[in-house]
Amino acid sequence: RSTSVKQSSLSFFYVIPLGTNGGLDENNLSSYLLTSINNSIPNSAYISLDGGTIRHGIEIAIKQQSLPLNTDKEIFIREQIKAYLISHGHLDHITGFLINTPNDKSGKFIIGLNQTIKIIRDHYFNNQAWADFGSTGLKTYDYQILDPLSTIPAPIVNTDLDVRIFRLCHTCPFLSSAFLVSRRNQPSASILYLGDTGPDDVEKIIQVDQTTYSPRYLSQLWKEMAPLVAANQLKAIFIEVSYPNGRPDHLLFGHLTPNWLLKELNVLKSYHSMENVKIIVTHIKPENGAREKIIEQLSRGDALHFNFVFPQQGQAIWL
Ligand SMILES: Nc1ncnc2c1ncn2[C@@H]1O[C@@H]2COP(=O)(O)O[C@H]2[C@H]1O
Repeated sequence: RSTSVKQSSLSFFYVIPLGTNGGLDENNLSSYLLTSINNSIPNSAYISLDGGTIRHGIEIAIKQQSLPLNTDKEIFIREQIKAYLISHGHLDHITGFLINTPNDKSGKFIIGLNQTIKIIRDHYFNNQAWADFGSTGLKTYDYQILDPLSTIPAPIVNTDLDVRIFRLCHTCPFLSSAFLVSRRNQPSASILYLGDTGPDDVEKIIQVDQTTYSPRYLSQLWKEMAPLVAANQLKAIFIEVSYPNGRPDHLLFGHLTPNWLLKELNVLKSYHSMENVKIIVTHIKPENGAREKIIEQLSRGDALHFNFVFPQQGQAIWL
């Protein structure tokens, strides 16, 4: 069973995975370029969803002809990546971006939750871990802090895309986030990109009186996505599966397995059939045949209700 992600005249978005793994391999860490498609042609203005691996991913994308063979990667990074949307502050989601900052063009936004921007500002752009390329220093970048409680999409400057943000738990109470990216022009369409997240049933805050409280951010997110699925507007969900089944809950470190993913996706499916939404599986930890096991575990039983896509570095996805 395979889900087509090839060029189609019905495509709305063009995605180039610059990095697809959930750690360990520094050449292939979470990062997805996204642009809109008009008249079957990808727009030249991209955003980067997370920034784990940038330059090496672009080299692979050029070799795979997902970008034109004559693309100059320096110019591409400077001119065609218009904004960095960072889901959380962990290094595997941001190193490629950070390493390329000295040569970047000014006027771009780093977009995320207040908590994520604070990590970038205080722990990376602090003139100790790295030079301050942010708005308090060299001003290459501005910060665009998004409010997770706002329902109004915010424009991404220099693109035809808008974005909303949602909170996720990645080892409670540490926050990660999801981005709902929508085309501003007609016809409208959206994709949902989730950073690292644990399952609602596992992510709990232990309170001072030792009772536990569960924020259940995924269940809130699925409720918000249901109308978009019903309207056939949500084209894809990028969501993590870090480990194969069998990983004990106390060693999940804020991540999903195939069974936990299916449990979460079944909540969304309880609102509406998911046959028109591609589920793009991100952040597999590259160890012990995990990728093969996860693909196998998402190819039977309940998984048959969903269209899973396993992205490869540099290979374009048409959505
Ligand atoms: N308590 C822990 N013990 C060992 N490894 C951990 C622990 N917490 C987090 N990690 C690892 O640190 C990584 C940080 O990035 P990730 O969340 O992708 O995955 C995490 C795990 O691989």
